[in-house]
Amino acid sequence: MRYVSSRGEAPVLGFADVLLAGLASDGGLYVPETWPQIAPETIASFAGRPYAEVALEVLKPFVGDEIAPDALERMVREAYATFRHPAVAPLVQIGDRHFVLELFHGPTLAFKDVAMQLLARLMDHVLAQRGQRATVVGATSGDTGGAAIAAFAASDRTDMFILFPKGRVSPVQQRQMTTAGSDIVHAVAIEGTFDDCQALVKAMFNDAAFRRESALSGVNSINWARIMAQIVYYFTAAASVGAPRKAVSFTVPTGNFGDIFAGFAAKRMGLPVERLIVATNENDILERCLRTGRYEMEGVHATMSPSMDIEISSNFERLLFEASGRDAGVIRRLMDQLKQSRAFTVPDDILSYIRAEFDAGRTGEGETAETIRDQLASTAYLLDPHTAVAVAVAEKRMGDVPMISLGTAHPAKFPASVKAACGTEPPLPPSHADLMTKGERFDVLPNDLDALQAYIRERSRAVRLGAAA
Ligand SMILES: Cc1ncc(COP(=O)(O)O)c(C=O)c1O
Ligand SMILES: N[C@@H](CCOP(=O)(O)O)C(=O)O
Repeated sequence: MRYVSSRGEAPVLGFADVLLAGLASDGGLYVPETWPQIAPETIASFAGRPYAEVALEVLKPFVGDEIAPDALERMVREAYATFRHPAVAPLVQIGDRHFVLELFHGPTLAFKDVAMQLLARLMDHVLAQRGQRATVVGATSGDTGGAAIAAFAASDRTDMFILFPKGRVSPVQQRQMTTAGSDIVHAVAIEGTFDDCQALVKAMFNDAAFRRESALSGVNSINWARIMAQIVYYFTAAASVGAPRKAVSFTVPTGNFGDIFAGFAAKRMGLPVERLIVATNENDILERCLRTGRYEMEGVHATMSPSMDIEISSNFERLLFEASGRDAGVIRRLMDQLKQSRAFTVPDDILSYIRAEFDAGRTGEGETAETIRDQLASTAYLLDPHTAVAVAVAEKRMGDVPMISLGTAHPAKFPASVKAACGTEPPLPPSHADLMTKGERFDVLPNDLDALQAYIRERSRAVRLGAAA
């Protein structure tokens, strides 16, 4: 499989290079040259099969022959053996035709573990094969950071720098990043928002000299391998409620658009998905864009679902690329406009394509809290605030087919908001027993590229020792 950039001016790469590249050198995002197809009988066979087996089947065409089949199989099995639930991503029925896909049974209690546990193994494998090391960077609104730190903890090929918005993540999320106690992991609180953190990461990738000097790699969903791993659970979930005989709809709590883009990819690969529904909190730029055709930044609000407090939704670029018939010129123009004027208008033909595939809804803070309260009262099921956003939006869009809302985090990551909503404080699982008492270590930096690059230069072994091991 070869991968092309959404901005059309970066080299076409194979899987291993895309994995290490993160962002394309033209600032675009890599997508597969073609969408592999999964036959209906294969989809039917996924029902009830072990998650790792299905993952192998779905991932193989994306990886191609760049990683030996036995090595890929070992990494996939190891990655999903870290999950506490034997099904890895179980479905729980919460209504007549409404299910929650629980994606939070991994080491850091959020859906990011599903992809990150595999990504870390794949990166280490490729770096070892090439005799290289890398400086791995990531921006987080709370969950990507903890998941990345847990997944890369044992890596001896990488140094990791995770940027989080100071004071805008939950205490559990922060401690998952700041208590790793590892010299190769650097948690950095940036004086700014998640969008500022993400902009810093992209600016480092767009600085060719720094990128080369530090052998930069990325763990955000700008990295194709993240999306690739997230495609798998759309297949397992749909197959367990009757696909491909029956179609299914998904509602996805959305911020950076990576998770829902993985659902779109599953559909392009042959999964019968009726609707993909974007659910946003008060940071509703995507809902407004689908309704009005205008992508317009207004400033980020802090909400009880902080991981979705995002305005620059990176993977929307991948969707625009697909919806434009892969017209990289259009994408370059729209992304330039966004940079210049913090807004762009989606051309009519692209908007029609998107509206044919996606719906969108938003929930305010009151409605999110009410959804947590009502769900607990009616079914004794406790939602985290992100999942509650999806459930609230989904409930208004139930059709004839099963609706699967993605459960992206464990409620115990947000105990204060959940308790305020319903009076019940969810306890952390035993794996996290000492999290709130461990010593924290992190640095605070201004929202400033030079300061950040100086910080990384000083601490990254890839810079100090050279990228080649
Ligand atoms: C708990 C949770 N839910 C939903 C989202 C939104 O997912 P995405 O950014 O892939 O749209 C995030 C962050 O990415 C998250 O951490
Ligand atoms: N919500 C995310 C933001 C980053 O998203 P990613 O999927 O692009 O890594 C987080 O929790 O960090």
